[in-house]
Amino acid sequence: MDTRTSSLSQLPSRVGAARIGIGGPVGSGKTALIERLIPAFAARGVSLAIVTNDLVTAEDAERIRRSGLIDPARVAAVEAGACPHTVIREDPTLNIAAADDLEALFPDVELILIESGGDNLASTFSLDLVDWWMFVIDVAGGDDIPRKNGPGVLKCDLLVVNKTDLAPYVGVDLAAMAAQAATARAGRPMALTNCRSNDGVDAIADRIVSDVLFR
Ligand SMILES: Nc1nc2c(ncn2[C@@H]2O[C@H](COP(=O)(O)OP(=O)(O)OP(=O)(O)O)[C@@H](O)[C@H]2O)c(=O)[nH]1
Repeated sequence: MDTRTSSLSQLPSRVGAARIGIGGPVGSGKTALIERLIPAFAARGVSLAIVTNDLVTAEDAERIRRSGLIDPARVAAVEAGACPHTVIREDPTLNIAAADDLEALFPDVELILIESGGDNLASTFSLDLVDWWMFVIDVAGGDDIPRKNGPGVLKCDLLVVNKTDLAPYVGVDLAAMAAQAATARAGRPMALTNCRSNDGVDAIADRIVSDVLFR
């Protein structure tokens, strides 16, 4: 298991597009967040490509290709075949190859988003694959998730708590959930999002542009 922390000072010497991981439990809104981030990065002049991971289909990639938000050729699909975290942590070769291929096809690409298949709270990304990664959980998954101290929640560079619009319907005190997440992460960055209304998405794009692309 890769236990390194993702301090930008420890980045590998690979030249090319920055690679960003997006992990999190099944259905937390990883693809929805990507669909919101695509126009946000376009508005910031960032040249983007995307790699998706699904178990045995290319469903997420097809959804993004059909969205009309991005040139479909800039979206690659990796079929993990089995445990999703195997291909983002233990052996990320397939994902590295997919990202390399996109960079070769589109030499102007500055940023590659790599979406993991839905996984459990223990999933983390190898820093051989990504330079920086987000972990997306959602309000409807339960306000106790931050308290469970899963490695995904603790180790990511940015914790995203999505579906804030659902808090009143699932009996979640959003302020308390956010406070517990901040405590679990010892104050490291966190974002609250509603991908239905786009709330919180621009702040994530701004953070990535400044913290990862150094612009
Ligand atoms: N109400 C609400 N629904 C959301 C939000 N974000 C995503 N959803 C819905 O949640 C469901 C799952 O979203 P996805 O983007 O497919 O989630 P995912 O994490 O990519 O799912 P997997 O790839 O299957 O793990 C969809 O029905 C989305 O429309 C949000 O902020 N609010």
